[in-house]
Amino acid sequence: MGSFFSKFFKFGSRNMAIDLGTANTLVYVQDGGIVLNEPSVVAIETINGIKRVKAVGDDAKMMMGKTPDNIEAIRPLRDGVIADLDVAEEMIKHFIRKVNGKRTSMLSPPEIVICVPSGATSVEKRAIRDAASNAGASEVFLILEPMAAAIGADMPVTEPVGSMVVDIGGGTTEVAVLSLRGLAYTTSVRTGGDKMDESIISYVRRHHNLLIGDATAERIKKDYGIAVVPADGIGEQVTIKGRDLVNGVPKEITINQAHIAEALSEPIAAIVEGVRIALENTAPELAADIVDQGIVLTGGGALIRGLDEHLRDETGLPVSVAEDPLTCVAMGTGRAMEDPVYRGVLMTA
Ligand SMILES: Nc1ncnc2c1ncn2[C@@H]1O[C@H](COP(=O)(O)OP(=O)(O)OP(=O)(O)O)[C@@H](O)[C@H]1O
Repeated sequence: MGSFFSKFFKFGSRNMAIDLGTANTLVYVQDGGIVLNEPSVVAIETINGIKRVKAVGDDAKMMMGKTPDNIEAIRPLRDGVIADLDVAEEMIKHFIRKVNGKRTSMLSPPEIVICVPSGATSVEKRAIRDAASNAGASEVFLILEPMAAAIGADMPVTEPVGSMVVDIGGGTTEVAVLSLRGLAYTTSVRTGGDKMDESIISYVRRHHNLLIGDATAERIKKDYGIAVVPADGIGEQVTIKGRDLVNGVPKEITINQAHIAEALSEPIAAIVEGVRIALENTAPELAADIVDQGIVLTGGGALIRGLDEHLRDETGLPVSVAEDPLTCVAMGTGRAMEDPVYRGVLMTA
């Protein structure tokens, strides 16, 4: 096939919606749903001073913390915004190519809808737009992340009814009150899954002189993470392996879920505080709606055990976890792209 066909027989490529997350990137294609879900990680190899992409996504995440000196595993997004634009662009390009497969050179460029944190500055929004354009989009639309999360969680965002979404991602927690296709109030807390991992790392260092890596901390959080001390005061036992800080040798310790609740207490308190501030700043009519509608939790952090109950106790409001919290933003971004009912929520700048 080659260049003749690619030049004269361009097929329309399917438009894409991208949830460019701090922790994971998901791609939703028009009429096809979510077709890619990989960690937002790029491994860069340096040979004779020249840098090149060695691996992206799943392959790159497996290398994190285990790379030789000349390979660096980078997360191009930090705190929900692009920290390394060039690497982010390479990552988006790679994922678009992966979705289009071998047909990439024969396809006309897609339109891309990409979500941005509600707290992103205009410079950050432009950086995200540019990364998507340079990665091959014909046109780029933006959608605010809490709006996408709420659409993905089937919340009544187009109606004159106030509802609250709390999207707990890797880098940020976005708290928003939505009504009539708009964000009536929004606040972004720079606390999410990453801070929870850091808290577990510092807890075991402080209490057990044990150094553990990010991947180990994340695994402990996913398998045993809990928002409040378990009813029996102990919960499950957790075995953790790492390096002893005193004598430098590998070591194994055992803690329990109550200790993990203690380790996570600070980031969880920051999330509760963000919700409290949002509630205090919500107009009375919308606040009255939230009493009926309740609060919906989305994002990977919503999967911490007991977080919904803890928020219910702290706010006195009904709190529920979305059906599939990890895919809500991608699903909502995709629906906003496909369904004209949501067109008003897309932005061009
Ligand atoms: N079962 C689980 N329990 C606790 N945390 C989890 C679980 N599964 C995933 N996570 C955490 O959720 C976070 C990723 O969530 P998500 O994919 O919603 O974030 P993101 O969209 O990439 O980040 P951001 O919204 O900040 O850009 C990670 O910190 C991950 O460790």
